[in-house]
Amino acid sequence: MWQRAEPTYQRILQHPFLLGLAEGTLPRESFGYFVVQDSHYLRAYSRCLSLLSARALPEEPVRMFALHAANAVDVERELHASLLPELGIDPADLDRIGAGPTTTAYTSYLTAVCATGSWAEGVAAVLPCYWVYREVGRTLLERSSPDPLYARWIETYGSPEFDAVVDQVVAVADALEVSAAEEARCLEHFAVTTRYEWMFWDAASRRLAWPV
Ligand SMILES: Cc1ncc(CO)c(N)n1
Repeated sequence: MWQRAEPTYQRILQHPFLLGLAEGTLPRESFGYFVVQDSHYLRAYSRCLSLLSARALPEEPVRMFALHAANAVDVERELHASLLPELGIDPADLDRIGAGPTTTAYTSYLTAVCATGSWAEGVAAVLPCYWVYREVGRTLLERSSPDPLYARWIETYGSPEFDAVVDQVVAVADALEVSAAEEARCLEHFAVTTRYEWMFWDAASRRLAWPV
């Protein structure tokens, strides 16, 4: 899976949003757009993880995805409750601002696969959310950022705690037993959501709005 996503991942690391985050040159307005959109994203993401929890059979993935769903809600509350005011954004304005086009597309795709795909397909679709952020966190942590606000964000995803969380999900993905046809669908979902991760940063870079 990772091999197939590698070219997209390289493009992610070279994206001006992440280069600017590490250099401290990213405009605060772009980061603010990202944090607002990520709030909307995490709301949908936690519900996707709850779906995967409910649809799992063995105890361990039921427990793991339920925990991760709760964690995503906590991250949304904590990270964003502290970051948003520092970016001059009132958390009460989140609903008024709403989810942008890329956020809507990405979360709709995730929700559709987690609700109507096979369980393995759902796991494959959410995996890049974990994996890409871990790799980005790790890579950016090597340099961190001269901007303390950006450095704080980098630390969240470069942390050993997040690393351990991602290892658990990769282990679940490795243990999946699927037919060749289902595996092809899993690979496709993984490629699509990795691409959406690139698009999510790109949308923030350009502060993408609905065209009409
Ligand atoms: C868009 C996006 N993908 C992945 C993560 C990691 O949970 C996040 N916070 N936001």
